[in-house]
Amino acid sequence: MSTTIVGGGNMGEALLAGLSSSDVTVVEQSSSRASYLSSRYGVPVSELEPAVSKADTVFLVVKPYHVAALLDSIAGHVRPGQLIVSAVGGTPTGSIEARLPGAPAVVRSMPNLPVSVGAGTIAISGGRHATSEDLDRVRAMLAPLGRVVEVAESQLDAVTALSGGGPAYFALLAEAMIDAGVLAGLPRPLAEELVLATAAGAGRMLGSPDADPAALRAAVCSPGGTTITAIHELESRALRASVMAAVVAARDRSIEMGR
Ligand SMILES: NC(=O)C1=CN([C@@H]2O[C@H](COP(=O)(O)OP(=O)(O)OC[C@H]3O[C@@H](n4cnc5c(N)ncnc54)[C@H](OP(=O)(O)O)[C@@H]3O)[C@@H](O)[C@H]2O)C=CC1
Ligand SMILES: O=C(O)[C@@H]1CCC=N1
Repeated sequence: MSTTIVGGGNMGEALLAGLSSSDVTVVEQSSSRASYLSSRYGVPVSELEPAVSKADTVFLVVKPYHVAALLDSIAGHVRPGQLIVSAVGGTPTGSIEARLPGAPAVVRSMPNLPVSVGAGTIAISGGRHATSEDLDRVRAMLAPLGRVVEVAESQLDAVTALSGGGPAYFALLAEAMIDAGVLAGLPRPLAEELVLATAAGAGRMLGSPDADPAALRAAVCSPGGTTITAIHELESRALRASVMAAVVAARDRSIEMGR
């Protein structure tokens, strides 16, 4: 089964890293970026039309404002039996189907960057013409990249806001904690080492099948101790309400982008 990834930016590269053992071709309009991907992953880089024509599965991984022009370019080269898997944010399957001929099998997906290390979260949803076999095919292809969940397309804007953008929120917290360590008097390299190792350790615990975030937090908070003092400061600055407002704003932005 051959796969073509169109768009070799941040997410295209992450998918490529995860899928690199398969038969993958990349299409990337920036020549310097294309050379980098080809030498880093040992994959062929091709022109758009032949790469789309020959592929069993075509991944669309361009920015939302590039997708209409891209679909118009490939419309004459897609064929029945091919699967079109979109990772394009805020772009409904209906608007992809409308720009392609026939009854294209379109699957909308929302991956996140940890797919590059096999620890991604990928939500998928089938369009009007995607069969359950098509979804099984996508699920099997993406399984090595992380956790794959099937959702209703109406849930994908919220999924985009939550797990699609999620790695950025954790990274922002890590950055803030490193600065906090510096403010508390630690040298920056030591603060970085401690924060990144703590994030990896907490991530492993939260990744276990019976993980319970509230129980982990409670287990760290000694009565009258240092951690509950820190948590009180965070809660008095409305950390939870801020996170909720941020995710809902991101969901609304995804909906707006799809209009
Ligand atoms: N980054 C992330 O964590 C996630 C991203 N996504 C989605 O993935 C998509 C891509 O995001 P991201 O990788 O961050 O964006 P990037 O801008 O990093 O990558 C997109 C790449 O596609 C190239 N490109 C644009 N049009 C074409 C074309 N017609 N043919 C070939 N290459 C093309 C761009 O070139 P140029 O720079 O010259 O325009 C760019 O290199 C977005 O729709 C985003 O919503 C989804 C989940 C998570
Ligand atoms: O920020 C974005 O629009 C994309 C979608 C999810 C992650 N990155």
